[in-house]
Amino acid sequence: MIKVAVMGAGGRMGKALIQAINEDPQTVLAAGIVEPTSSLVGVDLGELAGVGKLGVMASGSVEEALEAFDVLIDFTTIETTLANAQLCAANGKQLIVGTTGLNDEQKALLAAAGEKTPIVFAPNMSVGVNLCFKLLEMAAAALGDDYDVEIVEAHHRHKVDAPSGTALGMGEAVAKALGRDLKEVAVYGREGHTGARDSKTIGFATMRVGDVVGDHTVVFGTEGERVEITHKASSRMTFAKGAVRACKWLQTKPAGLYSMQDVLNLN
Ligand SMILES: NC(=O)C1=CN([C@@H]2O[C@H](COP(=O)(O)OP(=O)(O)OC[C@H]3O[C@@H](n4cnc5c(N)ncnc54)[C@H](OP(=O)(O)O)[C@@H]3O)[C@@H](O)[C@H]2O)C=CC1
Ligand SMILES: O=C(O)C1=N[C@H](C(=O)O)C[C@H](O)C1
Repeated sequence: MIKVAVMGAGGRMGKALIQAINEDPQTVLAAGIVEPTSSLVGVDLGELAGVGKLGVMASGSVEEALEAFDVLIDFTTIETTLANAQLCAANGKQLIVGTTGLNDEQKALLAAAGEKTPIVFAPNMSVGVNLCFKLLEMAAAALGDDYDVEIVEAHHRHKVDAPSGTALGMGEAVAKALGRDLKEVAVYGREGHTGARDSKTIGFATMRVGDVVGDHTVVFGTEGERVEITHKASSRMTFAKGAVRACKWLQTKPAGLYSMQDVLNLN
């Protein structure tokens, strides 16, 4: 059995992860960490996640839980994730990171930790989105420069980063297939007298509304037609199950920074 700990156990993804770990016959919930000042410290993690008592209580410190787990799953905040990457690297623990919004410097810190311990890092752990990344590469390569590219995403009202990590990943996949650098061609929203569209740009539009779990559409448009590739998540269990799949895949891997494309053999 793979002993798995969940960082941010009281969060939206934390609860889904507890459920997914509990449902998988190859994984066991070894620990769940909440903020040290949280009223959830000492609460049964199964009850917290709505799956009934599991007999594992929420801990206020990842250091305290260190001996209990083989792999830590972290869907939290950038600061917490980077601190955990260092901790896992120093203590030989495997790490799955779903946290989004990291800049290049922060990604480099994760890569440095990946030199010491196996890490899977992906902005979206659902199989469907990772298949879309592949479809997008094919579509961009086939359609080429004649088609404008726009990316639209919608998420729940609590989301703190924009555009989503997934939308940025989709933009990167398309830009790479078209031989462009996303940093040079990305346009994040439009307002006022913008002038006509620059054909090389990749536009992003973001919606934050209600309880949307995660919708992404990439539109390729030219005179006479549009091609749209859409993914809609209706439950966080799709991300949580992907993270558990990554845990199992990572067991036989040496130190390195891996993606969900690696896990799903889509590379
Ligand atoms: N890769 C993927 O497939 C997916 C990625 N995500 C990403 O995952 C991240 C989390 O999303 P979501 O679950 O919706 O966010 P939530 O805010 O619901 O959950 C984050 C949790 O982390 C906790 N937390 C943060 N720092 C610490 C710490 N130092 N110690 C203990 N607990 C801590 C927070 O506790 P508190 O509130 O008490 O501070 C909170 O409960 C986001 O970056 C999101 O974009 C989301 C879904 C899928
Ligand atoms: O914050 C979320 O909820 C999600 N975040 C990820 C992202 O930023 O792409 C993945 C998913 O869409 C849900």
